[in-house]
Amino acid sequence: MATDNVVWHKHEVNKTTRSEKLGQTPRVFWLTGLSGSGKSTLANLLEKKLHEQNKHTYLLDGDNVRHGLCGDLGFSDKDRVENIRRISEVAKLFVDAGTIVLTAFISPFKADRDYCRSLMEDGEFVEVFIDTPLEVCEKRDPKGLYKKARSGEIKDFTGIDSAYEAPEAPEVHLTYQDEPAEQTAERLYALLQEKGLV
Ligand SMILES: Nc1ncnc2c1ncn2[C@@H]1O[C@H](COP(=O)(O)OS(=O)(=O)O)[C@@H](OP(=O)(O)O)[C@H]1O
Ligand SMILES: Nc1ncnc2c1ncn2[C@@H]1O[C@H](COP(=O)(O)OP(=O)(O)O)[C@@H](O)[C@H]1O
Repeated sequence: MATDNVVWHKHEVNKTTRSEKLGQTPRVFWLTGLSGSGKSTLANLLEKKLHEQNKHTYLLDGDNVRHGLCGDLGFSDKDRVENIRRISEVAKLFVDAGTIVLTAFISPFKADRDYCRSLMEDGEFVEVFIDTPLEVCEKRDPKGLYKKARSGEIKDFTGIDSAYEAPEAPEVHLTYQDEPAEQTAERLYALLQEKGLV
């Protein structure tokens, strides 16, 4: 194995001391849902709200990460698995740094979301299902990608010719309502508050 001769170092400054200094409980709010479901928009609004409360946050966003860390990956099942594996490892590092992490990736496969959960301590991984129906996402089509997927210009598009495995027991299930994004963000915040997560 690649790690056979690599020894893990335990440092004195650690997650507990860093979190205490920051005055917060580090977690990952893992937003999952179809393209156009509202992940980026809602993660951005939630981060703004937490930031205003002097929380130390970091938003990992699909489109941005795919320009850098995962710039070599496409949208085959194998590449999506690797995409989420890398992001999960990065999220774990941020949590170790004491940060509240928000992620906005389609993350279509249950096993990959569960992998991220398995890297975290109990309660640190908060799965948030942005449950916006495909018809609504397709109507929104903010980047014109559904149109391209329907015409065959893009292959392996989630919800069209690539699978999306909906979460079975997410910590937060945000159902769709026809309302402005700000209102949905308020509903999301209230659900997190109810569970004592913010
Ligand atoms: N084939 C295909 N399927 C789905 N999405 C596609 C595809 N090609 C490009 N895009 C754009 O890439 C964004 C999804 O990237 P993710 O890293 O979140 O995807 S995944 O979690 O690895 O499945 C996604 O962003 P969001 O719309 O913000 O979800 C799209 O803009
Ligand atoms: N209630 C809502 N919640 C989130 N986004 C909404 C809502 N209503 C309309 N939208 C619009 O839908 C689009 C969602 O796109 P985006 O946030 O990029 O989704 P994703 O990151 O899941 O692909 C944006 O253009 C946003 O303004």
